[in-house]
Formats: sequence, structure tokens, C-alpha cells
Amino acid sequence: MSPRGAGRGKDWSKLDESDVRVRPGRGTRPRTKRRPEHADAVTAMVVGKDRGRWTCSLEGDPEQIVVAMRARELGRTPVVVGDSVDLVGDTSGKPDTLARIVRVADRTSVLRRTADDTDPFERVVVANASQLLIVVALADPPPRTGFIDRALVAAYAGGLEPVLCLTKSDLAAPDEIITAYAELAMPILVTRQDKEPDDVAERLRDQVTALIGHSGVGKSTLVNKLVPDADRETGVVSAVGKGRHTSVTAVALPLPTGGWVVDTPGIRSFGLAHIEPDDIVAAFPEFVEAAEECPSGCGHLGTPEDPGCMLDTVVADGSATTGRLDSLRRLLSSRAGLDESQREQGVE
Ligand SMILES: Nc1nc2c(ncn2[C@@H]2O[C@H](COP(=O)(O)OP(=O)(O)OP(=O)(O)O)[C@@H](O)[C@H]2O)c(=O)[nH]1
Ligand SMILES: [Zn+2]
Repeated sequence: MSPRGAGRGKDWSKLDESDVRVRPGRGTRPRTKRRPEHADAVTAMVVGKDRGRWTCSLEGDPEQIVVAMRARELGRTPVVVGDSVDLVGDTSGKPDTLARIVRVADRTSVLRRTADDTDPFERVVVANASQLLIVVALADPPPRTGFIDRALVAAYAGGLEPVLCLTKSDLAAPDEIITAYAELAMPILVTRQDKEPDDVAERLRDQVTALIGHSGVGKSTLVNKLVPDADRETGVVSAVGKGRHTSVTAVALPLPTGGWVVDTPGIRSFGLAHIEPDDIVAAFPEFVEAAEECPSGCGHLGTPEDPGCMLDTVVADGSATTGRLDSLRRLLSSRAGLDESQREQGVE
């Protein structure tokens, strides 16, 4: 096990795209030693990406937008929306100027989209988001708990805090879904087109929040309310976001009250292939200790799949409710049923 490999302190760089090295290996030489000419580098957040050009916000200020290329020395190091980067060169942001990205900071969280026909690798599409807003309509289209469960797995394993947003509450009541997820202690917000989404705005304030949801659930309706001048603010990027090309992966839009919402129009399903059962158990602290006593390779599903699983003992001794264990196991099996669910997604 690597020095940082224990428990939750995941080293996301090790999980990155397998066709590139993100950073030089640890323990060889000082990793982030800057060249002298990079001493004047400025820090920025990547807010958009389009064919070899990254739109960056200096110091995370939405008024200071700079377009940058990736410095040659970075090779094919992935740089995605949400990444914190160091820029050199012309960082004035004036038309036709181009800065250079010379460094990508370690990521605090990752959201991956799945591999598909056009791309055999799971790619990180959003870095460093603190929250994942899972947008689901209460009707038209009807809610699908399988999608919510996979989103939860992606959030827990990627280091994002999940928030469920139930839209179109004018068409159906949210009670059933709220009950189904009550055990997770996840914030659940309910919205409808004819009301201002104040709860959502409050929850997103000063955070970087990735937003995910199926087509037609009301994401655009919600984003337009949260970011009234999205088109003006995003400039270069909004031109990209309008199409439905496969290159469109994510775009960060500045919230008027501070923070960013990252829309993910290109993501149809999540990359869950790298996720281990223990990554999900880690989001359920009361089960972590017992999981360590399980037979090696335990999937924690209980009998019949994992007969020696120790998680049941936590419920037996009263330290957790059956509902919590059921919720955890539902998420674990949503990961285990990955292939099936992806096939299901493919025909949509
Ligand atoms: N009844 C009702 N309809 C809504 C509500 N929110 C959005 N809609 C409608 O649902 C449809 C889809 O809304 P969009 O905001 O475009 O959904 P989207 O998730 O952005 O969909 P894509 O653009 O396909 O990704 C539109 O016709 C909206 O008018 C709501 O709260 N109630
Ligand atoms: Zn187990």
C-alpha cells in the first residue's frame, strides 16, 4: 500500500487516465519544483475546455477570464474543468492572447464519466467540485432510483458531497423519493419551475457544485434561474456549451452569490469501474471498522454473495439501523451491477 493509500486520503492522481502520467512519481525528486521562469505564475481555475484551449478564471474571479494552452512540458496531462492551474505568459485576458498552463494542482475530488464507444477510458470531467447536485424530475421523465444510486456512488467515491434536487414538484409529490433516501442524511431540495430555487441557491453559495441529470429533467430551467446571465458571463465557453457534440464535457458558470455551478451536458453515465466496495463503505462511517474484519475481497453484499461479511454485526449490536445497511448495500449492488446498468443507459 502506498504511504497515502490508507483509508479516505485517496491519491486521485494515481487513478487518473491510464494513458498518461499526471505527475512524476512520488519520492523521486521534489514534485512541484518550479522552473525559475515560472516564479511569476498566477493561479486560476479552469472553467471551460474546448479543443486544446482552456478558459480559466484568475484566482477564481469570474470577471478575470483568460484563455490558455497547455505548456509543452505538461505533455498530455489531463486538464479539466475545476482544475486549479498555474498560468504564465500573457494572462491579461485581452482578445487573441493566450496564456500557458504550467502546473495542475492535486485534485480534492473527481467526477468521472464512463468509457464509451468513442473512448475506452473513464475520464475525469470535473475536478475539485465540493458537491454533486443530482437533478431528478419527480415526473416527466419519471424518477429512476438506479440513476440516483449510481450518482451517489460516483459522489461518495469521488469525494463530492451529494445533494439531491427533485424538480417538477408541480407534477408529482416528492414523499416517496424522500423516504427512500432518508437514511443517507443527504440534503434533498425540491423545486418547481414557477418558484425561485432559493434553497438551491443557498446550498450552492460559495461552493463548486457539479450538476448532473438526465435530459429533460429541468436542468437548464434550474441553471437559468441560478445564473441569470450565464451566456454573457461564459463568453467563449457558452458557444461550446450549446452543441451536443461529444467534446462537450463540462462548463463552470459563476453564481451571482459566489461559487460555481458546473454543468455536465456531455455526461450520460458515470465512470464507476475504478471504484472499490470499501470506497463506498467509507461514506458510511459506522460500518468502516467492521468492514476491515471482512474476508479479503468481500463485496459487503451479505449472503449469498458475501457470506462472511461482517457488516451485519454492526446492525446486530445496535450500532446501526437495518435501513442504513440496506441503503449501503443498495449502493454497493448498484456498483456491482455496473455492466447491466450501463447497457440499460446505452439504449436510452
Ligand atoms: N411542469 C414542469 N415542467 C418543467 C419544470 N421544469 C422544467 N420543465 C419543463 O421540462 C422541459 C425540460 O426542461 P429543461 O430545463 O430543458 O431540461 P434539461 O434537463 O435542461 O434538458 P436537456 O436540455 O435536454 O438536457 C421543458 O419543457 C421545461 O419547460 C417544472 O418545474 N415543472
Ligand atoms: Zn463485508
